[in-house]
Amino acid sequence: MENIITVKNLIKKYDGFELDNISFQIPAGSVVGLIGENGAGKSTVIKSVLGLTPIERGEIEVLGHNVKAGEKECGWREQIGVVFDECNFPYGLKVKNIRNIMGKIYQTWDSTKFTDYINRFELPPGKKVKDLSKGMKMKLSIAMALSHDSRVLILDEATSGLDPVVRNEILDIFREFIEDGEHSVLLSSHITSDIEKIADYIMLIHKGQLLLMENKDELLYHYAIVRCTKEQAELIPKDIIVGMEKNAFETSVLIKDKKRLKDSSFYKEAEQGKENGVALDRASIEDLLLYNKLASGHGLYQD
Ligand SMILES: Nc1ncnc2c1ncn2[C@@H]1O[C@H](COP(=O)(O)OP(=O)(O)OP(=O)(O)O)[C@@H](O)[C@H]1O
Repeated sequence: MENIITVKNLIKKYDGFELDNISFQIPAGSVVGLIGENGAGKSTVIKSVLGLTPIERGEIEVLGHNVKAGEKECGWREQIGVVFDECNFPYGLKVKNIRNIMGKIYQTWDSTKFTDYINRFELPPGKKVKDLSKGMKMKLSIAMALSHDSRVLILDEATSGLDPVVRNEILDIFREFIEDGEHSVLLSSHITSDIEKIADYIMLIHKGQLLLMENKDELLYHYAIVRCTKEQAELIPKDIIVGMEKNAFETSVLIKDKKRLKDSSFYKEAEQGKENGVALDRASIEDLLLYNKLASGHGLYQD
């Protein structure tokens, strides 16, 4: 499978922060959901991929182009639709005028497609950008990103201002976008239910480190939450524990290998009734975030 984006050994430093030797690939025909708590480094990864910030070390290839920050050649960017969490259009511009301006900027600009999205998103053509609501501005940016024949869409927190109905519609548009196996989407979001719904791969960043880049279905198949007592939690094989939360009544443990748990003598004894009250629940993408955070707090980090 062709990779649309390849990142090798990326190191990017700010004062007090470092993207720590990150490597990943985004295959054609996939949606990658980028998650991580505030300040984890998601936007820094995206800016590095787009060549918008200089990096200390590493190789970045987008659609076969070797990305260098500050380079003059920027034709490759035509094939990327980018949406950040703020709208960068001149505020005095009317929605309908954007159609003509973009035609001068992008060789591949498709006015008809743009008009279709404007209608589909119910954006008022005669309104100025400054008079649009936050959600409308986001919809406008997304319409624009989808209207210049891009092969990859990169969205940084772009859907957060949208209501659930519109978000759902936009997620459907993203799936249509990648359907032919030639296009990809990289989507960073704190709305983990959206990521769970749409992503083929989950990329989890924590304090500048890439903790996970895995197929979502496999991840959700292998991961689980064990609910048990704190004594029972001690019997779970240590190397499958991702994170743990204890309270007075119960201990919850996120594990990354359901099969190993089920093969363990502890779980077999629980199933035979020799141990009490062990429940196995489905893990969600939100659990991955929360328990990795707990793991970091308790020094329980797994590789
Ligand atoms: N231009 C900059 N100058 C200095 N530090 C920066 C700059 N941009 C980002 N940082 C720092 O890099 C770290 C990662 O920030 P980044 O914006 O990539 O995180 P994020 O995961 O996108 O967070 P959020 O979810 O809050 O948007 C933070 O500590 C931030 O303060």
